[in-house]
Amino acid sequence: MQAAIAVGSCRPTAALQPWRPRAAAAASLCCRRRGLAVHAGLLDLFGSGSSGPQLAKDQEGEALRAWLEQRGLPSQQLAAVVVPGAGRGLAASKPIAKGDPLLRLPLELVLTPAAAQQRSCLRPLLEEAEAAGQPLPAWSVLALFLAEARAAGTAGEWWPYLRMLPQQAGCVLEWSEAEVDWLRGSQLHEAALEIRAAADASWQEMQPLLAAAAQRGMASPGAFDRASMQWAFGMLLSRLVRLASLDGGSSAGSTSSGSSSSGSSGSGSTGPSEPPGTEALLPWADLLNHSPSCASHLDWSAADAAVVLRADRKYRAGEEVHVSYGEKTGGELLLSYGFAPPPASNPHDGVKLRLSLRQDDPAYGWKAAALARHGFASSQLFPLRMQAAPWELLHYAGLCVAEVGNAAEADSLAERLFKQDDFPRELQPAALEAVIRACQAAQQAYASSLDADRAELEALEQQQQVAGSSSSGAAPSRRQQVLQVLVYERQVLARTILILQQELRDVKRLART
Ligand SMILES: C[S@@+](CC[C@H](N)C(=O)[O-])C[C@H]1O[C@@H](n2cnc3c(N)ncnc32)[C@H](O)[C@@H]1O
Repeated sequence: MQAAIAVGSCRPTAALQPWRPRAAAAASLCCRRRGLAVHAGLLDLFGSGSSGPQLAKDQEGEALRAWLEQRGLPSQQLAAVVVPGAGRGLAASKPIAKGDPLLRLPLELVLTPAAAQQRSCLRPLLEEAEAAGQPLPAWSVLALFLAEARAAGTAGEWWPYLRMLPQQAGCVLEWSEAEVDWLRGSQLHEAALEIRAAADASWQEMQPLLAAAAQRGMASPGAFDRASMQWAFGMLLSRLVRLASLDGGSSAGSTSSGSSSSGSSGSGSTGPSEPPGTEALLPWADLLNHSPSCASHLDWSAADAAVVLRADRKYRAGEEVHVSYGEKTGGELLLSYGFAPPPASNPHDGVKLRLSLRQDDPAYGWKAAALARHGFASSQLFPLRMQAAPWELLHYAGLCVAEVGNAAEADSLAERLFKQDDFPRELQPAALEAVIRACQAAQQAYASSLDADRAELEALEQQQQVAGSSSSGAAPSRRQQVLQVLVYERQVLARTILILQQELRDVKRLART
């Protein structure tokens, strides 16, 4: 029997994956398009065929393209442009049909951890660490590469790429503690702290290697200091792409991708296995901005021997081309990439709700073991959207509230709930009540009231509109984006409560008949 949840159901979306030292995190790309204002006097680089706003050509981006073309980048249908409110981006330089290949980046231009290690001045030390069974995670190898290449400046081989990278990504690693505190009460606060703690742990973890490098005179002074590494971690968080189809053990290679999975995950589950593939930096391709409505992903194509992107729709010449960084909520995007699309434009937006087994439940151990067999932790986050909740949410709550007398009973109930999709009618009212209570508790956890946050948000939006009319493309402030996310989260919680209360009434009425 289907779960008695009327909000529609969706499979839980992939949880935000903060990276972990010695357990590489995935920071797949994602995006949104801000209002692209027409700038008087901008270059019309695409001729008069485009009916949309004109985007100025980005000279440094075009120089990168030329440099990459000398190294094997096939000629492109895309040009680098300046996108108001989003930094650089890529736009179609001629009309593009749905399904057309948009971009092809050959392996030699893909910065995998193996390629980074190959080029690193620390290579002997990285290899020694590998040989000793203590490899640095992929994240750290790539971060060291970025910091080294940045320190090398114009003399460095990868300078045309490095000079394109922003000083700041806007990700949560760059936020002040007071800004992180704005998230209190939301699950995002926990996620933000995890990401920041992981960066600190990665920094600590590489200290012995950096000390050895200094001792052997392998590193230029300051190249790998805390600020440089923090910048590199921020770049990775906002630019690294997981190429699901590129085998880490292939010729592209993994060094120490740190693929073991330890520590906690953003989903609160007990050590999910690392997703397949290889994390890599993709010069040129990483100029693509995210749109929540875009379905195209960058991935490795063995047939093309390249990273490819196909158009998920047609594009006019001059139109900005987007990619999907993943089906992420506004809050997840804000933490990793420093921007949050307006919720109305992001079908993946929502809030995470935590359900947990009660610690004082006499059946706690049996239930926890039964849940684990179905891939759930004893405390688990579930994604809620305005129109949808995962069906497992109520089934999980069903197991939490059920009275079971032994391990076998817990196992058999879990089997019914999660394998047979059979939700015993007698458990439904209590399960619905448990989820409603969890939503209400989540609402109350926020540091300030919904009304206060909404009022402040409206005031900031008005200010932005005024600023926007004088300088087009003004990006919303961080405070504004945080408030937008926190307000929307509570709206989703409120709607979920409303729907579940209706469902509860229906279930109780049915039980009486
Ligand atoms: C992979 S980079 C994309 C290229 C980037 N715009 C640049 O100038 O280098 C990801 C960063 O682009 C920006 N970005 C991407 N999509 C965006 C969007 N839809 N709206 C605003 N900023 C966006 C964010 O700053 C994000 O951290």
